[in-house]
Amino acid sequence: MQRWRGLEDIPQDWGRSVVTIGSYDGVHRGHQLIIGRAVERARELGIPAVVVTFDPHPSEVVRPGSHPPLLAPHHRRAELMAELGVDAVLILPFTTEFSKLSPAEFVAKVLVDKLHARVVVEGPNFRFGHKAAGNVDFLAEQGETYDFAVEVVDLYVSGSAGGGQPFSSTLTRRLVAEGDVRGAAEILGRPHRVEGVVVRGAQRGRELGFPTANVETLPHTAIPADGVYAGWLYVDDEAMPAAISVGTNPQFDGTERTVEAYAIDRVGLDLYGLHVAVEFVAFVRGMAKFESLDELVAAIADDVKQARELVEASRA
Ligand SMILES: Cc1cc2nc3c(=O)[nH]c(=O)nc-3n(C[C@H](O)[C@H](O)[C@H](O)COP(=O)(O)O)c2cc1C
Ligand SMILES: Nc1ncnc2c1ncn2[C@@H]1O[C@H](COP(=O)(O)OP(=O)(O)O)[C@@H](O)[C@H]1O
Repeated sequence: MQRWRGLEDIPQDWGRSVVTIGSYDGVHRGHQLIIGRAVERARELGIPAVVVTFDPHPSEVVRPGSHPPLLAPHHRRAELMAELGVDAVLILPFTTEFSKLSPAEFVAKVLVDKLHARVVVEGPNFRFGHKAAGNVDFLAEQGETYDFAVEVVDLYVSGSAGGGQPFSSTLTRRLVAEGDVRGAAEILGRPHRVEGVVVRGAQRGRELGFPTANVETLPHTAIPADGVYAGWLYVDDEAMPAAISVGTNPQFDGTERTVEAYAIDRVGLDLYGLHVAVEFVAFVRGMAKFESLDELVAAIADDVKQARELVEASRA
């Protein structure tokens, strides 16, 4: 899959393509339907499928300080898109100047001049251009002028977690923030993941009998509510069942929020400095401050037992 950072990176001789545009944060099941349809059309036509996405998130430029917590960083989104069969991802730096392009200018500059769009696939609520003034009807009109077709993919309505609402990144962020990682996974089609480098902590975990890899998450990461979770610690391609703690370690009157994962029953790992990922499968309990250290250790031992079972059950 080709990765382009800005319009200048698109090869001069790029031919016609099937295009879909969006923030696509999380590449959730609704996104998968739209992107999947774009790939399918591209295969039918024998031309490449291109996803156009933005960095930073458009809302940060429109309302500074409003960057939403991200469900997936760009490189992860690109990975997920590659798995869906996308041929190229164009990440457009979303500058103030860029945000001022009218819908018609956006169409001419990006879709027509650069990507030679033949088909544009979008969800029904797609908005684009200055003040989000462009919608799929306007896009279809432009398609008549510039000779591209517009296909609108109806989004599935999600199950219990969505309460009948369409799949959405906003809803997924809310579920993550509430600690409902199962609900989030239902929309994402896989567990929510955070990633980063393993940094040094208070070196206390080993003394408690449960060393934890402290993951320094990337800025704007959507971090689940404070609590204990069952999930996975990924090191390279190895997935290790894990008991995960998110919070400030109230037992030790900590102030800094950390994401820490104990890889169950693994001894002698040395993870410092490695880039790892943590996936959240199920909520176990909230963060607590116990009467004694012994009680904390007993609680962690019980969490680990539950986490082992929950991860095992999620595999079945
Ligand atoms: C499964 C699990 C549950 C935990 N539960 C709590 C808790 O309820 N309260 C708390 O203050 N810390 C909790 N912790 C975090 C530990 O306090 C923390 O991992 C320990 O202090 C080690 O920190 P360090 O990695 O900085 O050395 C938990 C950790 C794990 C792995
Ligand atoms: N089973 C394990 N799960 C997680 N980390 C482990 C494990 N075994 C060894 N480690 C190593 O121990 C470190 C965590 O030990 P800990 O005492 O909690 O120190 P710190 O406070 O620096 O996180 C991890 O960063 C990792 O390198």
